Amino acid sequence: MAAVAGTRQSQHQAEPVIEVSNLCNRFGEHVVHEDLDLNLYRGEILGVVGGSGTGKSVLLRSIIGLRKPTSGNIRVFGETLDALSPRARSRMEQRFGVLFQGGALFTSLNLQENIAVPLIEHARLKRPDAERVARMKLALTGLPPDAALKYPAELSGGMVKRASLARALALDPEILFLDEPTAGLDPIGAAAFDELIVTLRNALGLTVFLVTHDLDTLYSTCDRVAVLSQKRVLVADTLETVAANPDEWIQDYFNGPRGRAASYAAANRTPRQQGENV
Ligand SMILES: Nc1ncnc2c1ncn2[C@@H]1O[C@H](COP(=O)(O)OP(=O)(O)OP(=O)(O)O)[C@@H](O)[C@H]1O
Repeated sequence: MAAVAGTRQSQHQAEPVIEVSNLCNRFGEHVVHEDLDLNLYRGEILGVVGGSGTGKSVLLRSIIGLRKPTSGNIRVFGETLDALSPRARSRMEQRFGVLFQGGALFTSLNLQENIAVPLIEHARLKRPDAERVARMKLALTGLPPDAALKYPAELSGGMVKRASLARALALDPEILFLDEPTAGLDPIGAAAFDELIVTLRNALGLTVFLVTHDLDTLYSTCDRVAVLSQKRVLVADTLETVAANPDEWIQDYFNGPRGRAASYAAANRTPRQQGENV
């Protein structure tokens, strides 16, 4: 398997930035999570996978405070969001950058205006300063300077993803949450986006929580993978260890034809494709 770029810290030395324990989420009679435990360690890219409806998005929304869990504990940087004052909670939320499925850009604003919104609202920058920072964030995600004045409808799917990522990075977050970031991209666009995530993690020291169905993304970006199944995290470990787990879903997913192809492609990546400095 190809090495993921950057340093891979041992879980035991690394500091958990998110600790989820005994998490339960229920919608009426429908139990989505029951006694779910998961840690996210500083500097890692954790891939979160599982069959459709296993609760990956609900888990992400619970961690960032968009959904109040039925029960259980979630600590982020050692704090429980619900226990914080509104001001402290708002400061905490600024340490998260979130890229939702679909991107969620404002269609009536151009890209630099879109990215300036959180800078004006939360960092209290004046508009010209906010738009200057916005242009830097767009450049960071690989968009050309002329993209700043374009509207979302004028962009390709890959450019929309990059612009949405630029907005997620607007406030210099420490943890980046990505919900299926390569969904809808062609394979070349998806591979370029994967490389961008690893590059940004290495350059900015981000910690990344990545929900995905994309096996190529898992193999090319993730330090660890957490599998959601049977209402909990069945296993959270390196890809090699996870892929060797005898669970039926895991075997079908990682060792079926697509899993084998992704593993083979990862093993045969060039150093540049692995994100190493060449
Ligand atoms: N607001 C809600 N009300 C009722 N049920 C919900 C709500 N949000 C999520 N669910 C249910 O929770 C379950 C998990 O949903 P979730 O979107 O987290 O799944 P997922 O693993 O992200 O799926 P996919 O891979 O298809 O995106 C689903 O059965 C969904 O219908």
